[in-house]
Amino acid sequence: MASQVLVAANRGPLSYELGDDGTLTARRGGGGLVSGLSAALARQPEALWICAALSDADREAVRRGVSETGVRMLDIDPTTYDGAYNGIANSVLWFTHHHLYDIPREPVFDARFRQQWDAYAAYNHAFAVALAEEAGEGAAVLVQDYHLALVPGELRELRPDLRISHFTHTPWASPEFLGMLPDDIRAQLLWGMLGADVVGFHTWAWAEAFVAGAHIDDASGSAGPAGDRRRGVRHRKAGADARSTEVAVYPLGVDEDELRALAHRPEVNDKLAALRTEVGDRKAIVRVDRTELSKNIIRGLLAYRELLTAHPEWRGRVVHLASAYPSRQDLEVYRSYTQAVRELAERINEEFGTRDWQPVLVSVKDDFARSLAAYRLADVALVNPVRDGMNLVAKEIPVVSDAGCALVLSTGAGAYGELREDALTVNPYDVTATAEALHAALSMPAGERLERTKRLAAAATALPPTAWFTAQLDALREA
Ligand SMILES: O=P(O)(O)OC[C@H]1O[C@@H](O)[C@H](O)[C@@H](O)[C@@H]1O
Repeated sequence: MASQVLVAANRGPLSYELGDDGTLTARRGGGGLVSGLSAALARQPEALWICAALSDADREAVRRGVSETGVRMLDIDPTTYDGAYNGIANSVLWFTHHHLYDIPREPVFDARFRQQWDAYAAYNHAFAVALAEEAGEGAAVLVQDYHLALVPGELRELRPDLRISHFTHTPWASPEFLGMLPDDIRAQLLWGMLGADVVGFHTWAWAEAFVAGAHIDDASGSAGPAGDRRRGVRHRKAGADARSTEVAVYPLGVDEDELRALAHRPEVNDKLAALRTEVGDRKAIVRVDRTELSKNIIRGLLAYRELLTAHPEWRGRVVHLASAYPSRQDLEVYRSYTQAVRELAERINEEFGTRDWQPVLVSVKDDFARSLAAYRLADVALVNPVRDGMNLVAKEIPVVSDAGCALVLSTGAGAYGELREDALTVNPYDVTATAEALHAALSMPAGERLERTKRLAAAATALPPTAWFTAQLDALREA
């Protein structure tokens, strides 16, 4: 049956596991994008989510015709998928949008890159074709993230009747970084996105970067007042009529009731009791990230080391709980970053640790229950990405904190726009300023900490996933 609401994202709401006896079991997929969208789509029972088969078990499920209602997985051949996901999405677009290049050596756009780009185009094409097949007349199609930047343009050609949006969960590159991409590739990327009726971002900083970048390729941004929720970009592609695309901002927030319920499950209570035993009566500085270069974990650890050096009164009185769970380990740059995080934590422990005090406790497992327990316990949360689409950890911690938590937040997080007044804000590259902010956060009087936490929680819950999704659907229907 044709669908009226469709979502397209690389990751789906579930993935499969293949048992030794050959049976396939569906498991809920991971990650912030998936949790936000799953919560929102639970209220849209008719919606269809199109995603890629990510593993051999997923591909096996597609081949056997095993599927769940509301989900269609695309079996993309592994070489094409690798070029699109590891090659272009994670090694080129992720690095461009997060400004992560090591400029003397990277980026290098050579023949291998061109092959990967072809794979990326083929992967986007598979999504566009599947969406065109599944969408009912005039349906709303909500395409997610940098993996699928070419889909809106291609889908519009296939099905001009559809209403199409694209939402970017990452930052958008500044025109300087976008300008590093080869001209023809940059044009394909922008024209792909401009095929949408509405292009959405978490914060105006990224939306403005998009509008500024769109000028490069003959599309002009007609900017409204800065506080506007939406702006238009008018554009004309050679041989086509002029169209306009709305650029809009939807800052994803947290569902308070759901998160609190999750954070008070017996499993989390048990983990909290165990953490309390480990931390004792010391203060806890908590961070939770994927081991991802943009999260800036190394400079966070350096700041903690500087705190212990510049303010020795904290030695033995504070513990840094860092959950840094592995991510994208197929890529060497991620493996070596994970290793560097472990090594620096060990060095800090060797340098400052005593018989009864381990300064840093690193957990490299993806253990959401433990992260929630750490959220509840935290006296200080450290969220210092160099550049981050939103960063939901900065929003989740104030919502579940048991006794109030001071937030050290970098200007690079999308959440900075909404949380800056009650956070202690830092330049993510400034290790000394981060160390001083940690000191100020640890020293904050309990009453002030609690008041700030309440205001942070109110800002964090302003646009929970369901409202976030519905607002986009409404905008699309009006567009
Ligand atoms: O590569 P993965 O593990 O699927 O992660 C992708 C997701 O990673 C998240 O951190 C980003 O916020 C999303 O924008 C992105 O889609």
